[in-house]
Amino acid sequence: MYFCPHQIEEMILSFYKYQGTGNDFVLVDNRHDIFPKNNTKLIRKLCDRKFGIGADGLILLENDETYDFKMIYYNADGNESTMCGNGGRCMVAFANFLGVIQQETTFIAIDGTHYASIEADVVNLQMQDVTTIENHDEHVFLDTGSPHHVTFKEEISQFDIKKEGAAIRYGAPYFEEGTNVNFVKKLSETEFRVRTYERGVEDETLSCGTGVTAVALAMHHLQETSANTVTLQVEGGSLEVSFEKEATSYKNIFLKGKATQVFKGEISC
Ligand SMILES: N[C@H](CCC[C@H](N)C(=O)O)C(=O)O
Repeated sequence: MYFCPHQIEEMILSFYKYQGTGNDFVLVDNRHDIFPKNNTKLIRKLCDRKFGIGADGLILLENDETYDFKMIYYNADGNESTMCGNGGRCMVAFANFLGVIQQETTFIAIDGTHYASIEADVVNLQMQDVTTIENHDEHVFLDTGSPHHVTFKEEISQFDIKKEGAAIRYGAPYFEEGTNVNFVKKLSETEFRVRTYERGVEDETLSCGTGVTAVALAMHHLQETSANTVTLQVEGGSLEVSFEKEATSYKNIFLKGKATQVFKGEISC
């Protein structure tokens, strides 16, 4: 990022566009810490698919005194939010591209530290342990770094996900703080199809990393699978989630899938 000398009020932002199974992000190397983090309006504009670059979110890569790097995630609405699993995978690929890391890393995000490894364009990201899964009549609720409501949907190809997702996201007990909403259809003992309405995007995304992680754990919790590695088919591809059950907790949870650089760009803002 640099300022045009003759127009000090204008800023030229260099960015990279990445996507992980269709969940797409603007990534910024902010190791010099000059990105205007409090400018919600700017972040929202950069994520706007008509007036900006277009993305589900914007992610800053920053230096950290202890870990290889720090990740700061903003939803497309411009507000900083909770952990983004696909964004974390894209950040690992970005850090490798920049030479900040080689094939393995431990970085820090809003929900704590994450170990990850990268081989070619496939990133395997460790997620936080999950100790609580709430059982409800028609859904389960759990937090995999972001909050997730998980419910079955038999007609998963033919329903108004934006309408149904928003009604759950803004309804009781979530209200303004909200939740992400995942609709699931079982395909086999080890494979599930997932469509997600994402908080802060306020629409369906082609994939949600913390969402498919929540679905995988929920399916094991509900005894829909006895496997410890499951495949999640999402609109933007497929992801693999593996985990271990220890007493009532889920540990060693990994989210694995491709993370790809789409283009590099500059934008005046
Ligand atoms: N929209 C989510 C954060 C991003 C989650 C999603 N993009 C992922 O890959 O986990 C929230 O505000 O809870």
